[in-house]
Amino acid sequence: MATVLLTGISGQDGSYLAEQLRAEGHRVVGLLRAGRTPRAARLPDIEYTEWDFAHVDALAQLLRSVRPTEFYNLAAFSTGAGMYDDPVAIGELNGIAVARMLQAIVDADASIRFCQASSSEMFGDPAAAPQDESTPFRPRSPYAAAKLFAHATVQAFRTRHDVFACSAILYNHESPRRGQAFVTRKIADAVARIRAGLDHELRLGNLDAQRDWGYAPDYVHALRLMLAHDHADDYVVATGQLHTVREFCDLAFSHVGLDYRDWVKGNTTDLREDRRGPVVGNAAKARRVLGWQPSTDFGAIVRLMVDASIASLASRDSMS
Ligand SMILES: C[C@H]1O[C@H](OP(=O)(O)OP(=O)(O)OC[C@H]2O[C@@H](n3cnc4c(=O)[nH]c(N)nc43)[C@H](O)[C@@H]2O)[C@@H](O)[C@@H](O)C1=O
Repeated sequence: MATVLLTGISGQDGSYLAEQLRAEGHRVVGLLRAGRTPRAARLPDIEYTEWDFAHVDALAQLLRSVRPTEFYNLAAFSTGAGMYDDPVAIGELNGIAVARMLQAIVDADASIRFCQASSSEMFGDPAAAPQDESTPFRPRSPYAAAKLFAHATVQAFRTRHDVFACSAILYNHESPRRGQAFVTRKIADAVARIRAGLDHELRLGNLDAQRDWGYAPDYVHALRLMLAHDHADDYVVATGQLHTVREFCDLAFSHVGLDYRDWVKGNTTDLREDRRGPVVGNAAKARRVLGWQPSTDFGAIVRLMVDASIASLASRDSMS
């Protein structure tokens, strides 16, 4: 049994990772920002501990007492539309805090393996498509700049301090646990409500925006393979397939026998500046070196998200 420490345990990725680890009998410790309480726990047998993210010494002390062998940093400040909001907090939590985590590992126990959830947002308006581990980064938002600081700091600690530190360049990854601000969950929930007669339209921004959408549990599995490998390295985790928001709508509505054109309306408040080259990943290295492969394709993700939204609406109705 290993002891695994993770941040972001209340989020989509953290909850899947915790579940996978617990299913294998590992001890899971969720690291929370001091003063935060965990959202409704999905698993009863997870321990929680607090860290004031401003102090390296406190985290080093915590590492000495918890004694993890692996440490995943999945916490990130992002609200969907919020990659430009509050640049100072974004820089602090998504960037500087990662340097503190790595320094604490060096101070407490340099054998702890570390995995950072990086983001395809670091490519910004990409220099090439598809992107791989050698594509230059051109961050366009405070969110992307902070993620790039963390990514480069992981590489620096790997070379300078010989820490087993990895970084996963994650493209969009979805599931029924995706936050409601993100477009896939927003569409799935709307389909469920429209089908039930509770809503009569769905207002969206740019329907022609494209994303490389994968399945969150597959991406969490890639993180685990990275820490289980002999060598620490960075990997693009992506499907290599681009789809538009319009295609997502089309599949989601047709899954329940509706035509999205009857229900989806424009919404200028969610119309984000999205004029850039295709952000689509080449995960050949993860496939070749880690043996990683996605289990669930785009169509299946859309269907399972719509089914989950329908089931969740039905269970809320039966409780009220
Ligand atoms: C890799 C990256 O992935 C995620 O960020 P995101 O791609 O911004 O995610 P999203 O689901 O908010 O937007 C996807 C696309 O959909 C368009 N879109 C149209 N209409 C609406 C709309 O109504 N709402 C939203 N939210 N988006 C809309 C929107 O303009 C964009 O082009 C985060 O995990 C982030 O942390 C991260 O690292």
